[in-house]
Amino acid sequence: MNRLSVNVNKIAVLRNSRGGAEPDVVRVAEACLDAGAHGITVHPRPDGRHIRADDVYALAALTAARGVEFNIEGNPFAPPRPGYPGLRILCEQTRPAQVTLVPDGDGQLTSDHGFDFAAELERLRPMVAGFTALGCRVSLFADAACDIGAAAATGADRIELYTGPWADAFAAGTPDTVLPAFAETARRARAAGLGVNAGHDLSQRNLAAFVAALGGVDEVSIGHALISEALYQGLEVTVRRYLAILAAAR
Ligand SMILES: CC(=O)[C@@H](O)[C@H](O)COP(=O)(O)O
Ligand SMILES: NCC(=O)COP(=O)(O)O
Repeated sequence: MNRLSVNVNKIAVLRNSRGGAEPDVVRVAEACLDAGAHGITVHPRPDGRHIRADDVYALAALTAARGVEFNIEGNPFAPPRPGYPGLRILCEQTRPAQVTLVPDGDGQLTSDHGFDFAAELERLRPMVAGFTALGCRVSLFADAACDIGAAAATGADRIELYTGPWADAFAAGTPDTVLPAFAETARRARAAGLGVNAGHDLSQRNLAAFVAALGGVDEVSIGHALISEALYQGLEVTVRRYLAILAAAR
């Protein structure tokens, strides 16, 4: 419970800004794992703005060698294009422990909503089955107000609660406007046999209250805030602080 998967997208953003090899996403991932992180997450975007296919292959090799989980996120319906083979092919090539399906579009700055499970059920069901057949645990990006019955009917193993609205409410000093809905959705998900992950804009400030209100989660994936905080605190110290928060929120 309460496992930490570090999203290293932001390291690739910095690297790509100069076109060279630094900072090295594999070296950063190694440092996170050395500090105790339970896994590594990437969300390669079809436009190649940060993580690229070669990063996915290198991180798959690293996580396999270290015996930790690799989580690849993405839109399973986004077509391949030069430099991006598509989520399905990436998973066939690397067999991550977990694939997280996210309904994001090219024009989005970042992920900002979960699936409409009832509307997407017939499209998702065979997609989920295909990833399951590859040996991947399948998690689906979900809003707090999602239809858990339809989510479970897709055959997925977990949902990942989209925590952007939680981060916004926490920052605004109005956490109670959204927290009960997240907690209730997590409760219903577990009752339906789904595991519960969480991610997006989680930070050292807002993480503990969220996890405690849900009675724990299976995994959080954290990138933007963790990498930002690491600029002040150092990467290994930052990862350890997240692990301490998660351990205390058990
Ligand atoms: C699904 C999710 O919330 C994260 O993967 C987030 O979208 C990170 O992606 P970016 O780093 O591209 O913003
Ligand atoms: N699934 C969420 C994730 O991987 C990281 O999101 P963020 O912390 O970069 O917002």
